[in-house]
This record gives sequence, C-alpha cells and structure tokens, in this order.
Amino acid sequence: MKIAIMGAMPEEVAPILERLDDVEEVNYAKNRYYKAKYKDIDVVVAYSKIGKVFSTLTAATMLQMFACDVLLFTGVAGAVNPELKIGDLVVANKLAQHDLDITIFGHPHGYVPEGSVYIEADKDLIALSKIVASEMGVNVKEGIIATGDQFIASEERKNFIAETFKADALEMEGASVAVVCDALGVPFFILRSISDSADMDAGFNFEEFVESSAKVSAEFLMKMVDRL
Ligand SMILES: Nc1ncnc2c(CN3C[C@H](CCSCCOCCO)[C@@H](O)C3)c[nH]c12
Repeated sequence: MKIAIMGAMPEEVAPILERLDDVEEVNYAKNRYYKAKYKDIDVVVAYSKIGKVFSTLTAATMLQMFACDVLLFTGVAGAVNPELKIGDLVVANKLAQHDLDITIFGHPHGYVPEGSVYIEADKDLIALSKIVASEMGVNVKEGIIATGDQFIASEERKNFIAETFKADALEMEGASVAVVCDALGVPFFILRSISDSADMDAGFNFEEFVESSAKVSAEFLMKMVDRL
C-alpha cells in the first residue's frame, strides 16, 4: 500500500515530515513531493499550497503519478458549528464547494451539471478514525466540510455556508481533493483541527493557532496511519 499524506500549507505537513525516513524529494509541476518511509510503510507527503486549484493539482499528482492507493488530508479549518472550539478535530463525512455558483440557472449552490453538491469520504477510514479517537481518548466530530477559494472572516458569509450546506467546518481544499479522489476511485479521508471560527477574529486566531492545531491534526492522522 502507498499512502498519500497531504496538507495545504507547510505548517500542516511539517509535523509529518519530521517523522519520516529515507526521504527522497521529487520536484514536479512547481511543487515538492516527499517519497519516504513511515515505519515500514511507503508514503508520499506534500503540501499543495492554498486553495482548490493547487490542491486539485497535488491530489491528482499523488494518485496519477505516484500511484498512491489512499489519500489522507491533514490540516486546519474554520469552525462553523458553534460547538467546535480551537483544536477540536473534525472528520469530513461529506464535502461541498460553497463558492461554486450557477444558481441563476436554477441549480443549487455547489452544483454543476454531471457533478454533485456533496462528495462522501471513505466510510472505512471514518470508522477507523472513531477507533483511534476512542483509543486516544479524544473527541472527533464527524461532519460536513464546506470548501471555497476564500478565507472566511465574516459572520455573514459563515452563516450563508452554515445555512446552505449545513457545514460543521470550512476550509479551502477538502472538496477539491474529494472530487479528484472520487473521480479516480481512490479512498480519501479529510481531517481538520479548528484554528479559528471564520468570524471577524478569524485572521488573528488563525495566525495564533495554525501551528498548534496543525500538530493536533497531524498527530491524530499518524495514529490512523499506524492502524492502516
Ligand atoms: N477561516 C478560514 N477560512 C478558510 N479556510 C480556513 C482554514 C483552512 N486553511 C488554512 C489556509 C488559510 C488561507 S490564508 C493563510 C494566509 O497565510 C498567512 C501567511 O501569508 C488555507 O489553506 C485554508 C482555516 N481557517 C479558515
């Protein structure tokens, strides 16, 4: 089995890279992919850079060029569900693109012809995360993640996303990664730790908590890899 481990920002994959052996750096398509061993497992690790386009390119490369059999995403997210606090873990059961909008033609937000509003993540990987969560004695919220090419820092936009997609959390890469994995028939898992609440304080909170929340997500993800 070869596992793709992906984030969007350097901070999100740094806690992973420091745990790898036999690292070989591959430069491709203006990005860096780290082929390595984690214990005796083959992994390919990369951060895509921010947003749906970069994350699409990296996810597609992980699967089509590096032939990974499963894709695990680790990173941070803005909270939409008011129960979620900084550092809380969210596992996506399905994901949507909140900024995909051809509603003028009568379609729902997040829908284009031959597409779907939501893409569902792999149920076995979600089930595994629940086992790991109970073993670690941590709480993981399984929920809906909304993805868009905007850093959300306003109650108004956050409320639109909450009402339209029933989202628990929001970010900028998960749904695009989901489209790639779904199209190529590769199981995927999107894990996020809350760094802010996508409100007027989001920018400050993000900068304060991105590193610590990214570590929370990465550490949990590696416990999942140990069990794969
Ligand atoms: N409220 C929010 N809205 C949308 N997404 C998120 C996420 C999830 N990731 C973090 C990162 C934010 C992009 S701007 C970072 C700027 O870098 C600072 C240095 O230039 C992007 O990869 C999406 C956390 N809180 C969010």
